[in-house]
Amino acid sequence: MDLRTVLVVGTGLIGTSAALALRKRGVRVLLADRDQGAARLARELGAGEEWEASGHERADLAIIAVPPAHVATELLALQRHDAARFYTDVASVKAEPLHRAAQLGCDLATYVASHPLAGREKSGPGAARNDLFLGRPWALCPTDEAEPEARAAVLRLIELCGANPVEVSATDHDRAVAVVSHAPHVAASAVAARLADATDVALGLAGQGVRDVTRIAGSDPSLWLGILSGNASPVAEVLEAVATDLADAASALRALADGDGTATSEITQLLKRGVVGHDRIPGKHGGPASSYAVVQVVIGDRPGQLARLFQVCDEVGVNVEDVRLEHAPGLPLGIAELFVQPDAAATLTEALHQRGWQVP
Ligand SMILES: NC(=O)C1=CN([C@@H]2O[C@H](COP(=O)(O)OP(=O)(O)OC[C@H]3O[C@@H](n4cnc5c(N)ncnc54)[C@H](O)[C@@H]3O)[C@@H](O)[C@H]2O)C=CC1
Ligand SMILES: O=C(O)C(=O)Cc1ccc(O)cc1
Repeated sequence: MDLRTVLVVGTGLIGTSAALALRKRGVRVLLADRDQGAARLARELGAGEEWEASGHERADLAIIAVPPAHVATELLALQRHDAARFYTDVASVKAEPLHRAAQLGCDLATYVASHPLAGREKSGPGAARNDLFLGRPWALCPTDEAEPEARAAVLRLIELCGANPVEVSATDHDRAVAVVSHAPHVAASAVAARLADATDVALGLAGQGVRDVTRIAGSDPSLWLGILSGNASPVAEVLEAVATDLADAASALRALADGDGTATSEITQLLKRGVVGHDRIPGKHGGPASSYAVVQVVIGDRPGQLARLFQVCDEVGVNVEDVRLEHAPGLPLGIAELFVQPDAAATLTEALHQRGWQVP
């Protein structure tokens, strides 16, 4: 299925990221947003041209990238306008918008709902990236009514964005993302909320762990209220299980503090179950989780340090699979953690030593 022209409705983080990825692959992209400033900024970022300026040209595919509660009404309006041959959306919940679309009388033959499992804690076109979806799962939920060509159009979109298609029913999708995305988001918010009145001493001691666990808590609350409301029961079910684990851990720690040494086994069990769950998360390209070796390097807080570090990796032919920066508050240096294949760690460490880098 050839996608020559794609209309993106909702030029925020996800819509503009898809538009940028499509532009990179030579697809003509038309942009629309009820906030004209968002559509203009997306155009200025090179994501395409404004739909209005094109005289509302008909597209091969329209991507509806608006908050979940607006997906069905937007689909209906676009279909009434005959805006595109086929339609998809990218909302984080699938069953409710689909149900609403059916209720409103949308044409379900030309519509295949979808959801890229990639995002950021920032909103708006300014946060968009053309590589946001690379190697990420992208769910699609064709109904029995959907035309095969509509499904093919969405598969082509996913391919052009460099993502991996995962076909799943809307209900199974919602149950799955409750576990891997929506409940983790609420848990991150609950942990981050403890920091709202934490002392300056506590915040000054914050390391990478708390940043990792709370990163997504920085997301737009109104978007997330919409996501959680649209998937309320499955998310509540996961949160109830998490709450039980947390309550059990707290009582075990109370017992421990009161001198009951046997309580350690309950805590150990939870920590061990956590390791099992963590190890089951697939790696960055959707394959099995790989255990990279970590090379730690001390870097000065000066311009160009990271570029020089990557240049050494390039010189010795070591691929950096991931990178993490650990800042030391108040100090003019930090630690860069380079994640590399285990058999490349010694070569890189040696090369860095030779060039005068401090590798602890
Ligand atoms: N933020 C994330 O990390 C992810 C979000 N999603 C889903 O993508 C969709 C968009 O989210 P973001 O791009 O993050 O939000 P965003 O806030 O960055 O962008 C949403 C855009 O939609 C526009 N909009 C809202 N209602 C509209 C309407 N009725 N017609 C036209 N434009 C409208 C807003 O003006 C805004 O520019 C949501 O359904 C969300 O669930 C999916 C994957 C990841
Ligand atoms: O920021 C991240 O790492 C995310 O995973 C964001 C995200 C948010 C909402 C989604 O529906 C999918 C992904």
